[in-house]
Amino acid sequence: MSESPNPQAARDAVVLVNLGTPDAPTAKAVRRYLAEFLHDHRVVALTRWLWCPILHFVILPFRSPRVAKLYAGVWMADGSPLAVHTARLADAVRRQMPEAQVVHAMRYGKPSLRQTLESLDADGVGRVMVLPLYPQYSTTTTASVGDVVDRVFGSSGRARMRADYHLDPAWIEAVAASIRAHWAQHGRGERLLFSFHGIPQRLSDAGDPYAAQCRASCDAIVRALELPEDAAMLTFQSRFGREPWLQPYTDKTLEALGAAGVRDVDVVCPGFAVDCLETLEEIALQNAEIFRAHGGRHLRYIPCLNESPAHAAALAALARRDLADWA
Ligand SMILES: C=CC1=C(C)c2cc3[nH]c(cc4nc(cc5[nH]c(cc1n2)c(C)c5CCC(=O)O)C(CCC(=O)O)=C4C)c(C)c3C=C
Ligand SMILES: [Fe+2]
Ligand SMILES: [Fe+2]
Repeated sequence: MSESPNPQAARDAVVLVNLGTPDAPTAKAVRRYLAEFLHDHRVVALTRWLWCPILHFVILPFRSPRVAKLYAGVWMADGSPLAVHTARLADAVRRQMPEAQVVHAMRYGKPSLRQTLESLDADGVGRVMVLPLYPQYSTTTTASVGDVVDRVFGSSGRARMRADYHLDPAWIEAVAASIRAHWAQHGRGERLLFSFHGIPQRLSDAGDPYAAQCRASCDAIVRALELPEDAAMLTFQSRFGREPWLQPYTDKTLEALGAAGVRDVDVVCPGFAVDCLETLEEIALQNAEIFRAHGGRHLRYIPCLNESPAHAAALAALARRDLADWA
């Protein structure tokens, strides 16, 4: 006979964590967001006496108004695309996991990860499974989420975090299916570009596994699509600052493709769980313009998985498996 569930047992929680985003497309809100983000040692490891003057007197005053205008160009009726899609994704996962309390939180901005974990703790939650919405592990993103989990739960053993899901078969198939569906609806370009957010090359050289995991994800999606090897290219976008970041760069690659006579290119961004400034503005607007300026015709951006049923199912299956393994 199967055991009946203990009605006194506290329900487990699944916490979906994304990077975070400003509350409004204004210089003030962007400044507040960037200040929190760029003070994180995981993101910028420079010694504070060097970094704080640069951040407070150069980056925050000049970057915030400029970036606020970019956010304004992609802002949705309900808020920043990253916030809207992350909340909808959490709703979709919740519908697939009635046995757990599914919530979402942001590493920077709101809803604050730290406050979310503290209130779960105060409410006497059971186990807390943290699922960063970063398919590929990086010290700059995933490890920073881990820092907050450690700060709140320490070594109590009540919380765990998944490190990555860059080769999860259901996630790979969901991305491949979204590419097939896009081709069926909009036609297929001459090249498929996989554009991932970059990190400084220095971090990769020091052992950050991010670049290798991006390559592995890309290869697995190409295999699932049964594409010849030369049909797809892997590039890195969103570089920040002056030091070299992971290469090849997305914008330089698109310039070269346009100049080489490639007319139509499809771009997919499987490092981003949901659409955000870096996909909707940087890729679908800025890089499309760069491609056209160098002779290209159409850059067709393939949206992120967002709140699609296949995405929610893949994440719910991961969380359920992690909780089962924990038992
Ligand atoms: C300063 C260095 C940065 C590192 C390292 C970095 C890594 C990194 N970021 C993402 C995902 C996202 N980044 C986003 C925006 C964004 N990223 C940086 C800087 C670094 N990112 C900045 C300054 C910004 C803000 C915008 C800007 O000022 O240019 C976003 C989008 C947020 C949104 O509101 O839409 C995402 C998502 C990953 C995955 C990553 C390392 C692997
Ligand atoms: Fe500072
Ligand atoms: Fe970033």
